[in-house]
Amino acid sequence: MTSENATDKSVPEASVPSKTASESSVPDKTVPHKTVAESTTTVPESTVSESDFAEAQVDGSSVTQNGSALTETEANVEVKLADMQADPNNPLFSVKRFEDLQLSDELLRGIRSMNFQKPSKVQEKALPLLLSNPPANMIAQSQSGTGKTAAFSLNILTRVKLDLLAPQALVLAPSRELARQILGVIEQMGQFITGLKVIAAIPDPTRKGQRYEAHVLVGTPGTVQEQLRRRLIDARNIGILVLDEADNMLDQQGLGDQCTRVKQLLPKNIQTVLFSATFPPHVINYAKKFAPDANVLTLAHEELTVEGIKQFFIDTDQDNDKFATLLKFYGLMTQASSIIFVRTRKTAEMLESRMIAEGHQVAQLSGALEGPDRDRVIDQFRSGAAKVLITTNVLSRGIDVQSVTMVINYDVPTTADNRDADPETYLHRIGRTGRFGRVGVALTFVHDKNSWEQLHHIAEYFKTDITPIDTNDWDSVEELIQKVVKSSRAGKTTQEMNEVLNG
Ligand SMILES: Nc1ncnc2c1ncn2[C@@H]1O[C@H](COP(=O)(O)OP(=O)(O)OP(=O)(O)O)[C@@H](O)[C@H]1O
Repeated sequence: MTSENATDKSVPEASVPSKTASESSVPDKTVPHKTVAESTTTVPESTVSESDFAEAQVDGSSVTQNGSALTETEANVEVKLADMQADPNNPLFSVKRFEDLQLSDELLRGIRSMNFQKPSKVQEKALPLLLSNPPANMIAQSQSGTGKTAAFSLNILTRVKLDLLAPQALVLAPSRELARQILGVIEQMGQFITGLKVIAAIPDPTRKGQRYEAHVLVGTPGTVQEQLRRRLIDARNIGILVLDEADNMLDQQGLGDQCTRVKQLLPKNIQTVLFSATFPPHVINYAKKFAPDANVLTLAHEELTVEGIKQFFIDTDQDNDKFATLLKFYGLMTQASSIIFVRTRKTAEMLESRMIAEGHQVAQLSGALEGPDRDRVIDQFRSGAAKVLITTNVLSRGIDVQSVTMVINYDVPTTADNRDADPETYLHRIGRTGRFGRVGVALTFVHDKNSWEQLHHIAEYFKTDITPIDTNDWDSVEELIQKVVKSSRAGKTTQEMNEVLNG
């Protein structure tokens, strides 16, 4: 089975017309910034005290950022987060505390162990709806890096009955890396629930013939379908189905069918929960059929970009110059961690070998690798042992590595036929940085009329600014990017950067 996006295939290099000089200069965009119409709630005083700042934030999948090049003190960083969480226009805003959300003492301890101070907007809004009885379906959308995993995991961990060692909740994710990450979060959050068992249902030859005896399963759709069919997963007690990255799971060729079949093999009337940062219009109707009568929390696409992610593009003269330009950024890429996204496995392999030939250290992950190799590469990246990761869309969604400060779109994200821009994938790719109020840089390479138009379409779609970078003024580029890389929280830093950008 394949647990990755259909676009992660080797496709022939597109033959694109070379642009004329006039086409290559990108007009200034005056696209307005988003306005968030939501929330008229009063702003609470920050309730975070200095003593709460003792530990850096940790989660089930990545360790603290202490090893990265970040320079701000933890206290400063947390004060900025508290400010953001007190701003009603911020997706991290909340009027409530986790203690107000009807969670067990064990879960509150789990949340504290992750150093979460206050819920985000999606956590505050989704949790009461998810936890109400009788259980209701939910479709929830929230910007990348705003804590959707915790929202659906807390619902699962509140509802599972420990005295029944049988799968009661099933989470499906589009890649093995994301499934493993979610499993890590559920385990960490549930670490004080004695006896809790969580298993990954991803391709694993060592599990041959073994039954999945756990309270919670997190898997990829193909493996779960197969194991249900073989009756190695006992579906009779499953009461919750979560689809993370739900729009992708329902819409992507192959994955959609697998998810539908899995659902057919589960009991009727279970709680179906769909989460994603994006729900394009053509998917939302299907999502509503998949999760009937759901509580729906959605956002307009103008509201989806994340304040802390500074978006730039570089116009290279032709495809060949892309590699030379990429090399210039290597120093900046290694200051913290970076991800380079390309369209095909072939390009990923080619870039890896060319960068290694230049004497640079890079790691590469695509669907062409076997499971254990994929695990090794992503684990090295999470631990900071590998700082630059070249990958395809297989890792565009959900992956949470807090130290990622740069995302490079070596290829503009396009639809499977490589004709049109793919705004959703763009948003997910750049969302690998700027997690939960952090700052990051997203840099997209354009090299001809087509790729420029595709990026322009993406900027228009999200009503966001993507700023051109002038590589002739390398010192300023470096200074600007250093500024972002060296700070870890948005807020004042974003303002400062905007001031630099606006001259
Ligand atoms: N209430 C909180 N306080 C502080 N940090 C939090 C909180 N909730 C989640 N986080 C952290 O925020 C980061 C992003 O969370 P998560 O991966 O769940 O985002 P997401 O909304 O699922 O993003 P994506 O759309 O990219 O999948 C994680 O490192 C997580 O530990």
